[in-house]
Amino acid sequence: MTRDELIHQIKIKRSFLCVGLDTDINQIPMHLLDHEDPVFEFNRQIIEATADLCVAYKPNIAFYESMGAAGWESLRKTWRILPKDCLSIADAKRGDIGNTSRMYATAFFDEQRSGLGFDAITVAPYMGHDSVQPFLQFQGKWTIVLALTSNTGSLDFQTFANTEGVRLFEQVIQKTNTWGNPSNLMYVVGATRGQAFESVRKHAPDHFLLVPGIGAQGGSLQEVCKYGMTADCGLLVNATRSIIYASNGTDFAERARQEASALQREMERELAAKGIV
Ligand SMILES: O=c1ccn([C@@H]2O[C@H](COP(=O)(O)O)[C@@H](O)[C@H]2O)c(=O)[nH]1
Repeated sequence: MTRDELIHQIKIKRSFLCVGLDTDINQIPMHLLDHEDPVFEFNRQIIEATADLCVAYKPNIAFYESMGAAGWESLRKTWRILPKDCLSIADAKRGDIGNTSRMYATAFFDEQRSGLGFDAITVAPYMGHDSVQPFLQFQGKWTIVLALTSNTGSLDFQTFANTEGVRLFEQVIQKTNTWGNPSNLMYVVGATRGQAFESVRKHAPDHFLLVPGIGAQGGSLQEVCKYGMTADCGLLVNATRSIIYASNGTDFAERARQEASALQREMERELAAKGIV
């Protein structure tokens, strides 16, 4: 999905919601366990219930890898049913020396070879340019670099400044900016980091930001929009547990829809306030 197509979807759906698919067999409703592939069945019903309210889906790969071969199969089946009008994001947080990164990129981008053809992948930038470039070399795909994450541990390294007062997450954005462009590169910035969005926008005025951390982690959508929204929206705000685990009863899909719908309405207000819709 191109940048223009993504912006178009945001405008027609009046939403910049990304629904996380962190599907844990121990947390899904009991009645689904009778299905041949309970994880896939859960995802299928969540997707069906939320597809018109969001513009992206983000399975976190750890939840599938942890199940071995069966988990990869659930992931592949899930990827195949993701709506074509939604950006598909593999939250895999990969990155290694160049030839290994190329294999990671192949695993998530090259459908012919791996059976998975995600639109985007999250990448850890710690190993530098040769670890990120193999992802950027895939035409028509997005690389989403971790900049300032939502967890408390992000304060251990990411906010430390060099002798010129530039913090590590700012250095990451400054440097990686030269490797890609706003049509193939996004950044992860946690919703729990509020005003840091002002600084992120100084270094990345046009890039889309993937923003986890609202809902279960307590980040504020209003604050994210106040400091991070651009004339093109420029945000994909993720919520996972608050949507997919809103209920663990037979009404789980309906409750997921209600939660997604409440966020979509809030997003529509923010988009309208900025004159985007
Ligand atoms: O900084 C980051 C980067 C990634 N994540 C991931 O996003 C979702 C958040 O789930 P919630 O249930 O909405 O908290 C999850 O997959 C994380 O691994 C993040 O939270 N923060």
